[in-house]
Amino acid sequence: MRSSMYNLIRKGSASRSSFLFRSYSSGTVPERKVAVLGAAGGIGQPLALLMKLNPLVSKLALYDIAGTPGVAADVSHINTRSEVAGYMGEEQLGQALEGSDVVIIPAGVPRKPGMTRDDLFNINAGIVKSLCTAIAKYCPNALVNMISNPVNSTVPIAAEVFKKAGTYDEKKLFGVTTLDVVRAKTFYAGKAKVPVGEVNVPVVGGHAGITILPLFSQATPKANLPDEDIKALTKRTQDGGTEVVEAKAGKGSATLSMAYAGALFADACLKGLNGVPDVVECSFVQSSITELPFFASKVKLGKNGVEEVLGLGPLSDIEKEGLEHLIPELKSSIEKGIKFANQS
Ligand SMILES: NC(=O)C1=CN([C@@H]2O[C@H](COP(=O)(O)OP(=O)(O)OC[C@H]3O[C@@H](n4cnc5c(N)ncnc54)[C@H](O)[C@@H]3O)[C@@H](O)[C@H]2O)C=CC1
Ligand SMILES: O=C([O-])CC(=O)C(=O)O
Repeated sequence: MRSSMYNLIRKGSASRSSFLFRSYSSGTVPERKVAVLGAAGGIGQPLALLMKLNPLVSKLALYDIAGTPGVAADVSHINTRSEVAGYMGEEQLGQALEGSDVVIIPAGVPRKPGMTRDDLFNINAGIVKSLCTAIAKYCPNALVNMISNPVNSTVPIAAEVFKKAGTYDEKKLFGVTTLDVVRAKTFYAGKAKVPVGEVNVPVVGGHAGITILPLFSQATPKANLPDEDIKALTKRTQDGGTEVVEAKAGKGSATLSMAYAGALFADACLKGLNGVPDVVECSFVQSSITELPFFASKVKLGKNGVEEVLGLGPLSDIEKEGLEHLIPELKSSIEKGIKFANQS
């Protein structure tokens, strides 16, 4: 039975996005409950759709402060494995969370043109704190996938909330930086003229401006691009969120590409929980690979969440410089989150 599950999942993971088309036979795949908090939002709705299409999910809980009955009714008609339930308002949050294996958090306000992600701190920090307080109470063993910005601060806030509640497990808390990887792959493939489906690019650091550090020197397939192209690709990856915010002209930030990225990362978490070997994704996690307590890098996912935080690998001179520059900014965003969680 085990090997049939691995074969099934491996077959399905031949292409990174193929969970959409992966077939399954119930009884061979473990039961897994996924909760999406902020499920009626710009990211939440397409993410709910993509998680409904994922055959590794058996229960899908859609929570928001408003609008979830409609989203849940709509998504629930899709003829895939998971049972869908909508939960609305704080009094239903506990029910939404109970029994969850993975909790994905895209709750909170998005940027408008001219704002930085840090400008979202005042509103989103409080939202994340109250949601994580509930997670500590109702599903302390769940893997938490934090999407809400500023990720560089919201992940440390979550860690502090869990520490206070006595439930913190550093292996189970993830800042979702997959969209940076998705962008780096797309932009690199375009410049290097290689098939995008074959591209791999690690992205390390954090998830805001210069703290996003794509390691194009480790990109595959190799293309030997000149430094000026690498610098332009790095800048475009760092400014990818702003590119979308400006194009949406006041109507929010990336939602569709983020839902895709969030669904990929949650799928990787579920595969890890199910014992699929060698699942590796970049994520912003508790880390000792730099002097900072949290850092995004390649992470091996396993049955308990993080199995191993992988090192940075060899860096080019451009990347070494980028790393040096990002440390102070990332440090101050992490400290801001920790301070907020312990003050309020
Ligand atoms: N990590 C990443 O790469 C990315 C992160 N984001 C971030 O994701 C967040 C959400 O973005 P969008 O979906 O575009 O915003 P949105 O405004 O469309 O949706 C947010 C949803 O959160 C809900 N919400 C607010 N307070 C809540 C609470 N206490 N409990 C549950 N739900 C609550 C709202 O009702 C709304 O439905 C933003 O902070 C944005 O900056 C966006 C793109 C990429
Ligand atoms: O830029 C934003 O505000 C949303 C985000 O994090 C991204 O698209 O990477």
